[in-house]
Amino acid sequence: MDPIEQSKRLAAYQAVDNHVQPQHRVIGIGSGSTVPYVVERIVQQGPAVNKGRVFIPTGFQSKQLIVEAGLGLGDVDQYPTIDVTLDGADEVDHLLNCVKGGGACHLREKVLAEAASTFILVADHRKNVQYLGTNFTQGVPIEVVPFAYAKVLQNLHHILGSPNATLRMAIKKAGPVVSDNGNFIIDAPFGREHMEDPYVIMAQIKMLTGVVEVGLFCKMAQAAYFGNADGSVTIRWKGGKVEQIAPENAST
Ligand SMILES: O=C(CO)[C@H](O)[C@H](O)COP(=O)(O)O
Repeated sequence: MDPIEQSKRLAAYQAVDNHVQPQHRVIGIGSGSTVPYVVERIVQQGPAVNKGRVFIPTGFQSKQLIVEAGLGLGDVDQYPTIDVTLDGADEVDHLLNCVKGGGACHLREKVLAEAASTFILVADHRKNVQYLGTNFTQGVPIEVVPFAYAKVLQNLHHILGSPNATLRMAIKKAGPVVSDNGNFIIDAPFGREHMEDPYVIMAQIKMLTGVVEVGLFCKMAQAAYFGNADGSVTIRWKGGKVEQIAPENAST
């Protein structure tokens, strides 16, 4: 298996083993390339424990994963309280702030993160950074209603200090990316001065008329799991504790 894929699987398996307990009935399933391993591990818990469970997706991809795995599908309007949500991230900082929305799913992801008693991030080691914007440089994903995108872009360029903010364009389709909610996505890079404490810029962006949601999740997660190249797992806990699981003790 490719080493990065292995790291993603390590993170996902460890997080599921630590946080998806038999008594959990309503489980949020996030988006991204690490999440298939989350579903894989949940399926390994067996049909008896999964029988009475409901899984809530954050978008088309996770809905497909749930359906293809034969798990029970639900929606957050039926289940506004979730036991645990597990999700990927584009980057996570040392305070558990993270950037999400590389896959344009961050509106639903934030709803499921807020609805969950426990919100857990899973990723490979490249996403474990001191400050956001270190490796993931394309910018903060911002979902906007199509009617307002030009005005939001202008405000980002001239007022909020992101002169290189751009509308995300689709690949294999002419025109912009359209989210699962029918909206456009802007990617807005910000400098270190904004990313050291991203809450302030997150709130300022959210105040722009036409913005639906910002892909900055500030201190929402209880823990972030990173699979490492040597087979170990790093767990960053809310509050600052960092735990290392040695390769021989990691979930496989
Ligand atoms: O926030 C997300 C989608 O909106 C994803 O969780 C994030 O983009 C990580 O994806 P990947 O694991 O494919 O890099």
